[in-house]
Amino acid sequence: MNLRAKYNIPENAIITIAGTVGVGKSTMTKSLAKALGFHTSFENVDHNPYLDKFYADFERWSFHLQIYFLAERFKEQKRMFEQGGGFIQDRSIYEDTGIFAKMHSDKGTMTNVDYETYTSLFDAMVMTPYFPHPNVLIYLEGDLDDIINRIQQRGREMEQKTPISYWEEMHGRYEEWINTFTSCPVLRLNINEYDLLNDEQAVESIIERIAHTIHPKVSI
Ligand SMILES: Nc1ncnc2c1ncn2[C@@H]1O[C@H](COP(=O)(O)OP(=O)(O)O)[C@@H](O)[C@H]1O
Ligand SMILES: Nc1ncnc2c1ncn2[C@H]1C[C@H](O)[C@@H](COP(=O)(O)O)O1
Repeated sequence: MNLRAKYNIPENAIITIAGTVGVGKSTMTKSLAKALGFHTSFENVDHNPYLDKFYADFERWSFHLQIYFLAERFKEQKRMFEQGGGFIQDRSIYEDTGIFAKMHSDKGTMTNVDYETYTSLFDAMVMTPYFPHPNVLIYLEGDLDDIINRIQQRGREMEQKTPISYWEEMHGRYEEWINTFTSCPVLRLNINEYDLLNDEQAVESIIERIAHTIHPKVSI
């Protein structure tokens, strides 16, 4: 019996992975999709026309980048909806507005007018039939030092050049954000509790916890 059937994860489920940059979302996305036989929905970092420019000049490019990410994520939402679910999604659309756009607005690297334009567009797009809320949002958390080590180890140049204070600010905001997040059920995982790269059994125990989050009253 495959793990999806064993743990009664719905075939049409949408599981989204949230957490700060470098925490391990893509690694988790690949691993869960393989174990459950699900499709993946990744952020397109390599072909993003604004990301390098944004890291070099937040003020100039933050609005352009947010609009780009919003369009890309909305297209992915539509794709998942049209294919009938069965997806692991690398980062949720909620983080674009709740973390990134808000942080740049609060810090003054996105103007108030741009932020208002962005949030009204976001609200209009999210309130459509194309926007299925995920069955579960897996929130990955860990110590800032471990996460910064992972960012360094992964080696994207633009992120390595970014001051540590940026990642520190984001790390704090993520904690506040998840504590008030209510759009769908949440499973919190600390990155020290599992090791998907070196422990083959780890994915099954995560799937078991996903099942408990989706069906909280059923004993598995
Ligand atoms: N369990 C783990 N132990 C050690 N390193 C990990 C683990 N999971 C992910 N990594 C590494 O951390 C870095 C960031 O992971 P990634 O999945 O790309 O994060 P994200 O998608 O959240 O930005 C990558 O170099 C990845 O190989
Ligand atoms: N909405 C966003 N605004 C600014 N930057 C963003 C947004 N979404 C993703 N990013 C950046 C952060 C990272 O540099 C890359 C990819 O994120 P990752 O967490 O490594 O998957 O894009």
